[in-house]
Amino acid sequence: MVSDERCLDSQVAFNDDEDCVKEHDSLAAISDGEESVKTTLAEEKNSQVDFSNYEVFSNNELRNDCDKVKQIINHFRHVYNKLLQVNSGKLRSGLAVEAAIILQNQHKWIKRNKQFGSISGVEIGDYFCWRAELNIIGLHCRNVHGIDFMKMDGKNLAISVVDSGRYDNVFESNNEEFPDTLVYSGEGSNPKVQRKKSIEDQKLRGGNLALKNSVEAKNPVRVIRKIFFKRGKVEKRKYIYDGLYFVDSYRQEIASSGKLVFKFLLKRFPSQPKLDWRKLVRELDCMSYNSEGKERSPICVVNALDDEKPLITDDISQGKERIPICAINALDDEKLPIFNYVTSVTYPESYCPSMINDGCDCIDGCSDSEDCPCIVKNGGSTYDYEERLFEAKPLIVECGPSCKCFTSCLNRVSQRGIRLPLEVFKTKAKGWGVRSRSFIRRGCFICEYTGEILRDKEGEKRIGNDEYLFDIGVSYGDHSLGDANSLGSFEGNECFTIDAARVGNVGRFINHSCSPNLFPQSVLFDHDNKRMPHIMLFAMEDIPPLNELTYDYNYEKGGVCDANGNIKIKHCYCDSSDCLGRMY
Ligand SMILES: C[S@@+](CC[C@H](N)C(=O)[O-])C[C@H]1O[C@@H](n2cnc3c(N)ncnc32)[C@H](O)[C@@H]1O
Repeated sequence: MVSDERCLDSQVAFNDDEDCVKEHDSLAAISDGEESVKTTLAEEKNSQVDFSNYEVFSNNELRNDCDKVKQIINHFRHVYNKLLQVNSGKLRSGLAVEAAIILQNQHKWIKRNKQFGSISGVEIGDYFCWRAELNIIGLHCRNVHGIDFMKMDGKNLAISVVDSGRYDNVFESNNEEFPDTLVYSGEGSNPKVQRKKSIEDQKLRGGNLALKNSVEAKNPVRVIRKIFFKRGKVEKRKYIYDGLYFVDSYRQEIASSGKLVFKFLLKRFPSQPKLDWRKLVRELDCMSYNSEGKERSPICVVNALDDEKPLITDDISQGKERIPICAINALDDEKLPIFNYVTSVTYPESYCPSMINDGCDCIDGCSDSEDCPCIVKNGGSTYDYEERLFEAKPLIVECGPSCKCFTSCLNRVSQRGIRLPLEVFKTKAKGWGVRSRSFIRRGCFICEYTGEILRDKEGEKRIGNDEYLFDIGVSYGDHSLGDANSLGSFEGNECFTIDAARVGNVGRFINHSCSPNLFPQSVLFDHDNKRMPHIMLFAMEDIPPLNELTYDYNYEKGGVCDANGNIKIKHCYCDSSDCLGRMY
């Protein structure tokens, strides 16, 4: 068991819940660097959740190391989310640690011998939400300490360091955007975490000695950086794998505490992919970047398997969405229907939507609602700093291609695409449905309803085959955040329908409920035709992880007819207390 003191004495990294996993089959959750809460494996066995039937790996063979890392991380996230669920969605210090221990008991940690250099399956720019994840996959094997090392020819050499933001470590660069040196403080004697203890000079032992030995050896040292970024008023943190460094030199200096500390100068090996940190911090939410700073699927993809039944596919979008969307079937052997996945609507033949001409030229991220003409069209700001819709409106105009603002501006939330870890799953009575692996806050964007936009007449021809039709321009009930009236009267009489039967996205799987938790919002950004706005789905309320996502299809009872004009009846199985038992 590692003592509290040792925890505080080292380059301790804290994850989002301010917790860390301790070595030797035990764990401690440390809050605020002062108190330690100890949980043992025995206590874990008394956990309220039964994970015994839970099996993350499908029968499919793991394709490669990257898949293996993803699977482990997904499994960890899934267990974490389950723990979150039993805690009613309330984040509690120590949940990530509990999840890591559960995986450890299931022998699901990736077993690797400690090693120098990069870790197979982990790429530069991969990010991790929890310190425990680094441990589970063997990227940094010490649970508490910032410096990990192994013996080589009788000497301990450093193999990885974590910069957790608790020491005065400094990344430096000639080019601010691409830091390539790290001045890393030695372990111990940190007044930031050792408030109650008298501070001493740092000792040349443990991690400090290993880093010193690495000066001569010039061996590769993995560097993991914890970055802090703000979304609105909320501070978030993630661990990013920054690549391989070597220890160039070290010195001792007197710290502000008056005590001697070690400073190790680490230099990044050249010819590794560089990370655009500014961009990463700006845009990091549920994506990561590859070497060129381009978007790519984050390593922390979600392919939840909450039963022993296998994953059907780990990404129904086949890479078209910025975050993979998996499909699972825990009920039977049915496979997903075949359709062509598209991330945006297709317009009727020979129809060319005209662009919005009067875009904005804001340079402040469209944060000044009085100055941005697009925001003025909406009667004021539409989204808050956490990108959540304030209230439903008849129509929202987002900034678009004719605007000069950045694509990261505040008024472009829904066009940026899916950012939540959605999954398609087989429901008991309604075919396929959609849910999210993470907690969704009220007002969050979920996804667009994409498909073929059909003219009225074409839509009518598809009667009898209308499972995936969505009529644009009608009022979708009053289940909204605010005042969602009808979309108003549009010029011309022609109406349009989106058909997601042949082409569509994850939105086509979202079922109806008489007590929905989502609502459709009309949005314009790339053209100005109010009769065919984009249909964007938003959360009407806070939604705990794994709750099915639904919206009100808003059918008129008795208003749907078959090809012969006979009224059709469709039973509703939404199970809500408001349900009339009939969709139409
Ligand atoms: C847009 S699709 C939704 C995805 C669909 N469940 C699937 O498996 O592809 C609409 C169809 O799903 C089914 N559905 C959706 N909500 C339902 C509900 N509350 N009760 C019964 N069936 C529902 C109906 O068959 C409906 O025509």
